[in-house]
Amino acid sequence: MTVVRHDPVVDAMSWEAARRVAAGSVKPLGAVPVPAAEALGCRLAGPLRALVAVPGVDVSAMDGYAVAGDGPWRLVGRVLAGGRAHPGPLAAGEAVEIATGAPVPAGAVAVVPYERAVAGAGTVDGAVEPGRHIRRRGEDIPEGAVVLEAGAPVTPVALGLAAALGHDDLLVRPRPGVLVLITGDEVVHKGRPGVGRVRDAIGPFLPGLVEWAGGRVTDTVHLPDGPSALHAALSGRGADVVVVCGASSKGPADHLRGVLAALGADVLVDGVAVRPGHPQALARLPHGPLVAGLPGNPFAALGAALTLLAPALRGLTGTPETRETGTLSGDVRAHPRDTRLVPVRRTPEGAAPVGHDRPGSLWGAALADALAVVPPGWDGEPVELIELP
Ligand SMILES: Nc1nc2c(c(=O)[nH]1)N[C@H]1C(S)=C(S)[C@@H](COP(=O)(O)OP(=O)(O)OC[C@H]3O[C@@H](n4cnc5c(N)ncnc54)[C@H](O)[C@@H]3O)O[C@H]1N2
Ligand code: MOO
Repeated sequence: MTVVRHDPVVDAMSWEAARRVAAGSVKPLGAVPVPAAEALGCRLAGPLRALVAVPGVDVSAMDGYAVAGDGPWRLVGRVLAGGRAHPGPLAAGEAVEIATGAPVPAGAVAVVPYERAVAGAGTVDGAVEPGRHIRRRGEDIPEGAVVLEAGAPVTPVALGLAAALGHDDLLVRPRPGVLVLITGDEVVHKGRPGVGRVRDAIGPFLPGLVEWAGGRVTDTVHLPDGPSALHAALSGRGADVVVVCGASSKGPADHLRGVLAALGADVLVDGVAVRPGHPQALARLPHGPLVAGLPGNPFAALGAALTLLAPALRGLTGTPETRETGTLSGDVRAHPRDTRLVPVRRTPEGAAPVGHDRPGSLWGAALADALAVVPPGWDGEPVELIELP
């Protein structure tokens, strides 16, 4: 009898293909209105329109005097931003003292700033330039204008703009909810790890990475080794993506593949030809969530998170992928069969490897600002650089 075994090292999908599969494995989540402050970092699901004109009425652009006709003018009042508007129009020869942003009375032809006015007792004089220093209604942004298109990122500045235009809620693609499952009886979460123990180094970087990629970690749960806890956790509902850290390889405590099979998951990626990180996996559970299996070695987990998790999160938020390429400076050796992910710092002379890139350590990645994607057989041409969060 011939036993055919799947070997993720030998049968691994190319890194490029795995990333494509991850990005294509999802559709953008449906649009939801959320309070504007919660929309930060999301993508707009529809165009952002001006609900009001900016400015809403003709207002003064300077502190000074709104004047009608030529000077000298008789002072007939004072208008402040937020105060009462001047009752009625100004007649020729009249002026009101006015603050920046205050509504300009009808009949005013210009605002004369304090610096250009000569004030007397109940009068003011100066040269008038018709139209000067009056911001007309809708001059900055006309009412109804589309100021940002669907798909635009909600940046801090976009929040300010939306507020100025009268929005309290924004229609966005919500942040996909990500449940993180840390496996491994040897893994601890506090203090110095004792003999036979290792500090969880993946749980701490995932919330920031997930947020950077457009998602939100809803919970991080430590599971004991063994299939039943993993089976129960993966059967739960509520998350768009479940990340399983560790348990991806072939050891006696590595149950991810067995549990995925028992749950009837559709395995989309089962091993990737990349170093580090080849035992990574991507699957879809029958009840909907995507499962990203990250290797337990922390740098391998980081590489896998950028290969499978980040593209899937971008797909769920409808975020287009941006690609950067650059030349590598320094000594980098390609692998004959696998893509290598090499921590680099971008410099004017090229992306320089920072070293310290063992799969079990995040030292190199913490020194780096990008991972260089070095394809198998690479011979010096520019490479893709994946920015690190
Ligand atoms: N026979 C084989 N053995 C291994 C293979 C293989 O292909 N065949 N691949 C190796 C590679 S490469 C990797 S990477 C690891 C992946 O292992 P797992 O995903 O199953 O993870 P564990 O075995 O649980 O842990 C591996 C390593 O990482 C440490 N670890 C686990 N979780 C964490 C965490 N949250 N923070 C920090 N460190 C963690 C764990 O203690 C182990 O030292 O498999 C190889 N073996
Ligand atoms: O590829 Mo493992 O993922 O090197 O350490």
